Amino acid sequence: MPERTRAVHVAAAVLRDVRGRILLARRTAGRDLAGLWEFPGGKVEPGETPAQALVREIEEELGIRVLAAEPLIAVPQAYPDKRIVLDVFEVTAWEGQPRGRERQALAWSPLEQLASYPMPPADRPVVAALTAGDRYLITPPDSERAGFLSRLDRALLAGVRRVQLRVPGMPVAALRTLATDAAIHCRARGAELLLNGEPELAAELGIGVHLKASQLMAASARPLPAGLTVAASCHDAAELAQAERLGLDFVVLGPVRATASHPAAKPLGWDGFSRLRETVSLPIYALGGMKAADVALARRHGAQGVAGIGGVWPR
Ligand SMILES: Nc1nc2c([nH]c(=O)n2[C@H]2C[C@H](O)[C@@H](COP(=O)(O)OP(=O)(O)OP(=O)(O)O)O2)c(=O)[nH]1
Ligand SMILES: [Mg+2]
Repeated sequence: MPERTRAVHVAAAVLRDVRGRILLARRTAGRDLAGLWEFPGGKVEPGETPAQALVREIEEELGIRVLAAEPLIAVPQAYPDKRIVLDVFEVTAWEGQPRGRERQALAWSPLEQLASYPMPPADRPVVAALTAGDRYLITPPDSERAGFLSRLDRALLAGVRRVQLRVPGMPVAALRTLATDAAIHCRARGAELLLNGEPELAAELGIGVHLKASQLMAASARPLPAGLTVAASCHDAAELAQAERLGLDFVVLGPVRATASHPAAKPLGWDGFSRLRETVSLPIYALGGMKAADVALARRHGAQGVAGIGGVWPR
């Protein structure tokens, strides 16, 4: 494999006004990615930490003083001419009134309109981190129906916003009943339900579908109309590329760690995860030996969060 060039580290800020709107800046003409909207920020200089670069860049570009910030997500992204890590911080306190000091246009976007601004590829996972769930729950294969729904409620109360119903071998009539019940519970908590491997049943029920890798590779288009979520399981660059080509909403990628359920699969490790992450701009959940407590670690490698069967469910 050719040696990879060093990634340019970029620090960028999520700034919210009192109405919860987020500040975007438009990249000026004559630079790379000109005309696209971005989170204000810029390159980390030698000898600086990303947090120091954030304070300097935000002062230079917006004339405000960052007083406190927390890491949100760091997205490794390969562009045709370079590799970057877009290291995004939530600014929780600042002084001053933002203005475009470099003649760049500014816009305050409500959260639900963020995705409609044309942005560079590295920003899609950032927008997803701001707007969608950090845990993707996959149901255990042996879920007992009654116990399952109350466990699902506990997970939803714990803040889970995405659930994949996966019950291998369940007859379609029983699956239809279970999926209907689960969809009602999810909807009541503002969460979304995806059905593993059954696009026709998902379409009939008006819920999302989660494609197996083999289904993803066999597909020539999104199997559900726009408005219904389509996700897939990926293990390598070819599957990720296919998911991006088909315009999927998000994917899971793994195994990041070795798991008892798939002992033969070679773990990617976080380094392997990051290297694959940078080849596409899809939101990606890390899978394989993940616990809910791994969300922050996953986000440091550009993941939307963690997916899992065992460790991700609340006890
Ligand atoms: N600030 C920022 N940069 C982004 C985002 N998304 C994204 O791909 N980038 C890319 C664009 C650039 O290639 C790189 C940031 O470099 P930059 O050109 O803004 O750097 P800078 O502010 O230090 O300014 P300069 O080098 O042009 O003087 O990261 C984003 O949301 N915010
Ligand atoms: Mg900049």
